Amino acid sequence: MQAHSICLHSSLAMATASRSALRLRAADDMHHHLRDGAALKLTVDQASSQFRRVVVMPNLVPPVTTAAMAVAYRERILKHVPAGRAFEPLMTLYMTDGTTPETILAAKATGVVHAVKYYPAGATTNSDSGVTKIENIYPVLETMAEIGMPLLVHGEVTDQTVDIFDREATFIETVLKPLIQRFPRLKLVMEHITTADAVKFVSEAPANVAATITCHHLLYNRNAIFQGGLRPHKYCLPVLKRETHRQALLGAIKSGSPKFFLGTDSAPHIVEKKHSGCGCAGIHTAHAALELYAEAFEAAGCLNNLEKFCSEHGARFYGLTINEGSVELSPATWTVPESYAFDTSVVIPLRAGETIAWKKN
Ligand SMILES: NC(=O)N[C@@H](CC(=O)O)C(=O)O
Ligand SMILES: [Zn+2]
Ligand SMILES: [Zn+2]
Repeated sequence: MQAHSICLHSSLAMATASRSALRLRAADDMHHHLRDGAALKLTVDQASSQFRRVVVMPNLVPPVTTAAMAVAYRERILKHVPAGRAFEPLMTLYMTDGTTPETILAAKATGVVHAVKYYPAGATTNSDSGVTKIENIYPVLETMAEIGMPLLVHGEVTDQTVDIFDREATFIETVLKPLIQRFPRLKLVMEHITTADAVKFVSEAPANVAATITCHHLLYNRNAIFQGGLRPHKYCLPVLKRETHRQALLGAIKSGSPKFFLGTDSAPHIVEKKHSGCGCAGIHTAHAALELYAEAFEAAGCLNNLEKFCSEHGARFYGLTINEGSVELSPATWTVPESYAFDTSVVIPLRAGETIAWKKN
């Protein structure tokens, strides 16, 4: 008994001692959904509180398909940045079958478009205008490889006969492997990876192939979707996978490889679209993104890798300067609000009504 309690006491003391405040270089989120219109009030406030820069996803309705649309969207975003906050939205274009090399060159010329997003048509939220066959965009990819514009990929096949848990692995084999053979210099980011297959593919690929990893895929496996009942706020695409895949993602962050960097995929939907007979995919994490990553890295025993993952790997891959300034997280437990006012209603954030073990100062 005595030995047991001493052991417990000393491990608690160690845990407390290791939980000092974390100071990180100002961070970047390489995959973020800010949405548009009234939604910008919440999303821009939260994103700019957590991050210095975010890569803004273009899956609006209608999608952001031209340089002019990206420039106009950026202006709408900037109007919502709270006074005194440094925040830079890194804009993206939405690739369609109609995108041309000229579209890409015009986007590059704006200086504010940093990447092009490839959604297989029908793969996820607002992807109906996406690419129907990768061959359709070969000339565009040629231009992108030439000018160093990254292609961001939602990596899932849309074939409904393929099991939903296998769609990422199948996409790697049928689309990505041939693609990097054909365009060996193309900068490619496999977005929000969820499987051991993706970790292996990206790790073994050349340096121009990288991946973002979300905090929710680091923290949860697919059991979370069904814990005590159906949990719509744990439903996103690609869907959470089994524990062995989550462990592979943890292996990626533990490795410290510069190929893996922060991309929250914070994807808010009004509560009515989540609590529905056919609920939307997307998890909102922008209220506590850095805190959730800190939890995941702490649990994996690799907090020393957190700063590079949040603030350096992504910027280097995109060819951006590293941010000045810093952000501090305290080892303080707080309770997440049940909801935030969002768009025409509210959004239920990840961990609503539950606690998080880190707090941004
Ligand atoms: N991740 C999601 O589940 N949803 C995203 C789209 C996406 O990133 O695939 C959304 O826009 O809601
Ligand atoms: Zn996606
Ligand atoms: Zn996304």
